[in-house]
Amino acid sequence: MAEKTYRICCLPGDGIGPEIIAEGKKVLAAVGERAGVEFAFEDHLIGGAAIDACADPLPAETLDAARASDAVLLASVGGPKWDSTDPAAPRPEQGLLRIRKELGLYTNLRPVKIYDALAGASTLRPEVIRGVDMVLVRELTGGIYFGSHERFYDEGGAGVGGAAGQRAVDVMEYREYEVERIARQAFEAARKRRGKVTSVDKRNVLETSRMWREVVHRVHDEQYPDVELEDLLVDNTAMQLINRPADFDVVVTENMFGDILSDEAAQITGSLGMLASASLGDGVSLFEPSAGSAPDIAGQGIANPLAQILSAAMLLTYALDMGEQAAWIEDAVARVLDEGWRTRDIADEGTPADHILGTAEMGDRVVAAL
Ligand SMILES: NC(=O)c1ccc[n+]([C@@H]2O[C@H](COP(=O)([O-])OP(=O)(O)OC[C@H]3O[C@@H](n4cnc5c(N)ncnc54)[C@H](O)[C@@H]3O)[C@@H](O)[C@H]2O)c1
Ligand SMILES: CC(C)[C@H](C(=O)O)[C@@H](O)C(=O)O
Ligand SMILES: [Mg+2]
Repeated sequence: MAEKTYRICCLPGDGIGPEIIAEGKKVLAAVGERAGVEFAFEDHLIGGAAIDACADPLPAETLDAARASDAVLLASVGGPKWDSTDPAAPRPEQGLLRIRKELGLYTNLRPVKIYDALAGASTLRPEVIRGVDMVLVRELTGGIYFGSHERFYDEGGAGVGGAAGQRAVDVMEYREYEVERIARQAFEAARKRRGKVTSVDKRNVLETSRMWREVVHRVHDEQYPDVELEDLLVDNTAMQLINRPADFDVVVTENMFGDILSDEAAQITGSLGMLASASLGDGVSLFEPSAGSAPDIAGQGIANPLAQILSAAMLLTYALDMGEQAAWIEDAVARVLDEGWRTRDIADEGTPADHILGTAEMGDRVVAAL
């Protein structure tokens, strides 16, 4: 008999989502069995699947279930089927943005760590990526993602100042408290790690960035003077991430910069399919791979489930205070990779064909290595 039951709200979404989330559940179920706890999984609709079922990318029933759960495990949303040119048509990604906002998930942690066994899978030279161990702290509920997005059709002429045509506006806005709280998350994370924060902005151009830098420094000087703080402009950061990736410890940045830099950082590890994430606020939290629905490989059973499995490990750590059991998963993943097992995205020329696994086989290997 399990001592305790945890309600896990599962949101498979679209594309490879259902394939990879099955492996996350499989691994959690095995951990639960060994730890003497039960995970009660409930599947709910989000993204394109929810648009198809009820014309809403985040049905109220899904949001209610998420709020009533102990944690949310999400896979991915989106795909060409729902790419419409009609601005009024619902989009799968709106479901993801809304659930982040509704649950107040302002902190997104994306850990980028090199597995020794995967040194050959990166497109960077092994001596450049040796020792890479950083966490991106991405602000997740503010900035340009949540400002107004509008399209206008101007008739032109003197009255409206120029030629006829379309005009599109996306507003980037930050409030001081939003910067303060994400800065605190970054400094707290650094204190538990190597004690260094890199704050990324574009203060040579953007007013939001000038405020960002000022607030980050105030929080640092008043509350975290023991943490080392460096500032970098975002374009320079994009370059430094592949030039000296091992120098970074905690990287904190606003929503859109964090989105872009995290895909770049993931590739240091060899594949976007390795990058897990935790989206945290003051209530129920959500765990999701950083990658998308990978429409190019969906339905083939070849997607890498490790980011989903490692997101399930983050769920144990951050939502259920089961850090010890999370380490079982992380160690099992390292062991499977050390044994030479690969999905296609992390295989290299040296990988024997019989060591290239499908999605479900990789999940089985992780379970066997627990
Ligand atoms: N969290 C999310 O739900 C999320 C994140 C990013 C993108 N998206 C959506 O996904 C859709 C596709 O976007 P995209 O193609 O630009 O980005 P993507 O992240 O889906 O894919 C980018 C590339 O990485 C590969 N890849 C991603 N995950 C992989 C995995 N687990 N295993 C092996 N290879 C993997 C894909 O095959 C593709 O070549 C879009 O609709 C986008 O909005 C959703
Ligand atoms: C799908 C999209 C809205 C999402 C984002 O931009 O936040 C994704 O790219 C991510 O990185 O989680
Ligand atoms: Mg992204």
